[in-house]
Amino acid sequence: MKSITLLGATGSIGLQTLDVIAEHPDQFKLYAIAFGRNIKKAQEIINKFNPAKVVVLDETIRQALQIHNSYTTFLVGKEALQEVSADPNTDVLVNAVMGSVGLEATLTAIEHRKQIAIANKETLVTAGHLVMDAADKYEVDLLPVDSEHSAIFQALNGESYRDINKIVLTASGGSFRDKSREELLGVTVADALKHPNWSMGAKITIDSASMMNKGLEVIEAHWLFNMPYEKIEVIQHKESIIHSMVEYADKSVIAQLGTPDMRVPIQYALTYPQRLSLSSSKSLDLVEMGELHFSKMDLNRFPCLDFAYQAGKTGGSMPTVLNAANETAVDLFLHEQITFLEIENIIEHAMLTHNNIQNPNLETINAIDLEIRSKINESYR
Ligand SMILES: NC(=O)C1=CN([C@@H]2O[C@H](COP(=O)(O)OP(=O)(O)OC[C@H]3O[C@@H](n4cnc5c(N)ncnc54)[C@H](OP(=O)(O)O)[C@@H]3O)[C@@H](O)[C@H]2O)C=CC1
Ligand SMILES: CC(=O)[C@@H](O)[C@H](O)COP(=O)(O)O
Ligand SMILES: [Mn+2]
Repeated sequence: MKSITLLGATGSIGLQTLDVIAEHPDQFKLYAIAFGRNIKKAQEIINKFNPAKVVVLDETIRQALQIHNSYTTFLVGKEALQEVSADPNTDVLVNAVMGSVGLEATLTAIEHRKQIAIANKETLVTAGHLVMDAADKYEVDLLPVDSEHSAIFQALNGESYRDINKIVLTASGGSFRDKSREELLGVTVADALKHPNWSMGAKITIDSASMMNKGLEVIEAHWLFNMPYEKIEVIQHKESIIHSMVEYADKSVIAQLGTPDMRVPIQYALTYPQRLSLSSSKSLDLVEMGELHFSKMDLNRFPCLDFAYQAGKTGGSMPTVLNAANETAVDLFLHEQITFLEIENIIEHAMLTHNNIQNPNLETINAIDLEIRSKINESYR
């Protein structure tokens, strides 16, 4: 029986993780949760799963929750994310919060040698070198939840990294894949939130539309699989059936396929190296699908992908700038304070005006993250 601490329990990945836990009550027990502001959903989760620990952002949220048992303990504030991650009763940390706020929890879980299922890609983008150094030092595996990275992880099983020609990440193209850049001028938040294949949280759905999601995933793949950027390719695949693939030295390509269902990679990260049944997930029927489509990525159409390659290759503090600028710009767009195309302008400007710092430590990363967010918010809010 694995005891699970779930950060971001009320979100898209969080709720699907709870589906997996509920399907296998003999394998998993929900030990602790953390969430943000969705009190209604959190209350439902607490009523159903009775976690021993609940992390809340502040006292107001704690008071709004009704607990009818004597053993649930509340922890308050950002530091509590680290406290539950280090808790001796946590076997597995599922990090499914949105944004770089998840960084310290990941680092703490590594230092306490927890099994880590990582959905929170911003952690690896903003401080991949710190996370991977810590994972090496404490000999901890980071088990990817992101569908593409889970696919690569499965395709790499047991092979030597030396024998790999390249990793190929697939991109659906997002909600605006059939629009020209001119047609992007008038798009709305509601339009951007209509992803063709996946039902996900708002921020990642906007990232998919701008292609920044794939950019973040390129950096995530670089760190998780120790792969140079030159060996990471992105192609468009509009059905999201091939979740990603690896080409080996002999040109053999191993891909992982399946219907778009995040419960599959979530469960694999929880059960690795075993597999369990997942009755709620649908079988892939390729005959019914008939066709799969692929095309080349156009970096002029999707400049955010180009920005991410540039930030990744530059290294140092540039990926932190990319991530902080993107998180802030997407939030402004979601609040209808900027247009969709301004997301790109804000990121490009933040990168062009940044004096890069090599090998930044955690303090420097946090300071740069804060500075970038403040500057953008001062200009646009
Ligand atoms: N959704 C998906 O299919 C996929 C997501 N990912 C990655 O997984 C992560 C989560 O994505 P997704 O589930 O879509 O996002 P959601 O926006 O749906 O959920 C985010 C979760 O984080 C919580 N949260 C936000 N801020 C804090 C905070 N300061 N402290 C504690 N909890 C907080 C939210 O709480 P609340 O809602 O209560 O405010 C919510 O539970 C992201 O990094 C994303 O890129 C990767 C692959 C696929
Ligand atoms: C489900 C998942 O892993 C998302 O990151 C997904 O990849 C988004 O789709 P696109 O970024 O390919 O549109
Ligand atoms: Mn993905």
